[in-house]
Amino acid sequence: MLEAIDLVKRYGPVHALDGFSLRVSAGEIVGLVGHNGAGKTTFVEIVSNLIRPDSGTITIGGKSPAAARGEVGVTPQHLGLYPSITVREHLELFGRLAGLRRTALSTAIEDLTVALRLGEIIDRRTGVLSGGQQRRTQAATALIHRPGLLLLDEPTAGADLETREAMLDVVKQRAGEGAAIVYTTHYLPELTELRATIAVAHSGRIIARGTYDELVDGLPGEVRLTLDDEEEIRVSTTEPTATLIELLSRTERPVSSVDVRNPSLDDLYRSLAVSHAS
Ligand SMILES: Nc1ncnc2c1ncn2[C@@H]1O[C@H](COP(=O)(O)OP(=O)(O)OP(=O)(O)O)[C@@H](O)[C@H]1O
Repeated sequence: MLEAIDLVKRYGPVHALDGFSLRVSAGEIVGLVGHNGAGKTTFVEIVSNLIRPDSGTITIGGKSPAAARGEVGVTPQHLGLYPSITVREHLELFGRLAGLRRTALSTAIEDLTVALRLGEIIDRRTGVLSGGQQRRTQAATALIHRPGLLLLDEPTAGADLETREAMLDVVKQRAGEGAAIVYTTHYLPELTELRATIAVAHSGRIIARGTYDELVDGLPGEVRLTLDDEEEIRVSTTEPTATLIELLSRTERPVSSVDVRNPSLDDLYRSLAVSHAS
């Protein structure tokens, strides 16, 4: 569905993209992750036809981003809503712009009202909504016309639990219906919940691509023991349960708390930085 090959985008001396390649198939959710400044938003902007690459090729269902605009839904990182009109008016506006009319438009609004839990706020002006409610409204404007490609740029940033759950449910549902989805996040558990494959961006290119198991399983997490005198013991390990049992059996002093941390995105970035340095 989406095929980007060797994209380059420079801003003066900054290489925002430097040979960025990524393929996303219909029905696939790709978690696009990477440190701040890795090039994720620049890529989203190129796919959504807001900016052009200096070189490289990009196609969406075989078309250019300009020709495929109606088939793409985008939630930008920074919210862009009209504060003086209601949630329903937003959905009507974006639905009409995408070509939906009458029954098709009202059915799409009803479906999203349920899926994104908009019932209580549907007739309120967006300027008075909470941050999480505005995020759900923004997502609804991207989803209203059932696009074949969804670009979700940190759609749950700052969201509460209800918003996060609603968003993840609707993303899974749309992927199940065949949409190709690019989901940028700094939060790994969301990607495991979405059963997304992972693409790691670094310095304007994708440096690793695979399933969670291929990329993250096997990386060390951390076991932490706090003793009653508040001394802390931290051990990096790929076998947290066995390590925890061993530490507890060897410690003669009282233990006030234990903590087991699974591998994080930072652990993944660190291991990739090591493999790319060598
Ligand atoms: N319009 C612009 N003018 C100048 N530099 C830019 C512009 N847009 C992006 N950049 C630079 O390009 C690089 C990539 O930025 P981008 O926003 O794509 O990163 P990102 O991976 O989305 O980061 P974040 O996780 O912080 O959102 C950064 O160094 C950024 O400062």
